[in-house]
Amino acid sequence: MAEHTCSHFSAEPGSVEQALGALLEGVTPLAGERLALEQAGGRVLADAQIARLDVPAFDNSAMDGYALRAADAGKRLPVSQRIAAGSAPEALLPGSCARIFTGAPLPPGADCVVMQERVERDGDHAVFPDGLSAGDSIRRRGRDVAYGQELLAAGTRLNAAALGHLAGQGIVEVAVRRRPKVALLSTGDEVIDPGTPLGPGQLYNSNRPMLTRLLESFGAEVVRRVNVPDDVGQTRAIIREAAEVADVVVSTGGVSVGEEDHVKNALERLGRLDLWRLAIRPGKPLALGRLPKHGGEAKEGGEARFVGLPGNPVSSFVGAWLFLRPLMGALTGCAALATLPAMTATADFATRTGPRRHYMRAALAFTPQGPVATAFADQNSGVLSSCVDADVLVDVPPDATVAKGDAVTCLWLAGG
Ligand SMILES: Nc1nc2c(c(=O)[nH]1)N[C@H]1C(S)=C(S)[C@@H](COP(=O)(O)OP(=O)(O)OC[C@H]3O[C@@H](n4cnc5c(N)ncnc54)[C@H](O)[C@@H]3O)O[C@H]1N2
Ligand code: MOO
Repeated sequence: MAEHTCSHFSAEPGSVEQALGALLEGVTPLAGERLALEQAGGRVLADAQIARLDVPAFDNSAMDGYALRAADAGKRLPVSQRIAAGSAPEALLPGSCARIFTGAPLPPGADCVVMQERVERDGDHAVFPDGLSAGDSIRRRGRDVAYGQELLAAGTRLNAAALGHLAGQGIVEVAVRRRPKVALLSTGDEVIDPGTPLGPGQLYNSNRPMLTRLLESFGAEVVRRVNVPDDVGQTRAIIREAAEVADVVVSTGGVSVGEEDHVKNALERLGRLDLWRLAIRPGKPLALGRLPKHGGEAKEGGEARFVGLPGNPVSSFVGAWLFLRPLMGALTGCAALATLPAMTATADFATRTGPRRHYMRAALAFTPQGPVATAFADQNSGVLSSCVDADVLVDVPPDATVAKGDAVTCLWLAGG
């Protein structure tokens, strides 16, 4: 019987939790780099951002109308000044009002604004309705952001609103995590690139564009794409070289038990196999490990992580969501990528699982009775059409029975 010295390695298929433990163990966020705000969309903040300004920076009008004292409600008042946005007002003369526009600073002395539709203008005067309160239609200084508060936490992924929030502070440059560099290796003599006519037994590479897109959406940069022939020496050489230029080496195929499955063997020879085979469907033969770096561009950490996804496109797709997403989260310090958002839905299908936890691809419908998950009829790991319209993975435990109408846990495939 074969003996394995690595403590993480077990002859029995592992759990997702064990795999994540092995994969993320010792992973620390990559170095930061400074980027202009225009280039920083989708990137992860390396440091917390502290507000250097109140926003708004001054009390201002929320309406086009008139500024006055609420105590003068119901009166006819002279219009003593006109305040446009971007101008500096004078103090409001007692017993008068000021013409004011949205965003313009409130004059000292005024305590409310009335929108012009509620005001009757009479030459140089304006007639106000009753029942005004101090604070009406005023946007107070610091209502959105107060000076000194944490504006955005380290690890925030910069979405559109976060970029606007930073710009609102006058920030032009931020420190963000470097994007994890990924080498994407496609194994299998039968797998060819689109653009070449198909020969007998061949198929086009579906995994490469799919995984490139997923990896990019998880914040990574795919720096190398290589076809790996079913040859032990070339598999080893290509993996070894990939580890020099990448933080993460991802392969597809060649991790099962056939004679042409060289990936696991190469990993054992070149580095360390942390875990092989998981009790999940799809994705059983997944292999995780580490590869030493001997030199080259990306030496951070001294080793590259290795994720060997099964070749079946559905297995690759599910493996990417379950493992590559949290790995990119750990490498960029982005906690939001660590777990898939989970929700409960009503199953519109029935199933029974065996010893493997089943991640079923399903579409989610929002009904007045709550969300309903409809699993695609053919859940085979070669049937990629089951992923195209999938909103969620239904997480069905091993040895379970699901009947139509049961509550099931769904993992949301957000932003893929
Ligand atoms: N005797 C056993 N055979 C298999 C087992 C097993 O336990 N015992 N497990 C099966 C399961 S489950 C899976 S999943 C597959 C995964 O095997 P590999 O990761 O070694 O993948 P390959 O054999 O290389 O390819 C599987 C399948 O996917 C196609 N493929 C590969 N790469 C691509 C690509 N880039 N784009 C599109 N399609 C791709 C390939 O042609 C094969 O059809 O093993 C089972 N076998
Ligand atoms: O584990 Mo495989 O991915 O079921 O087909």
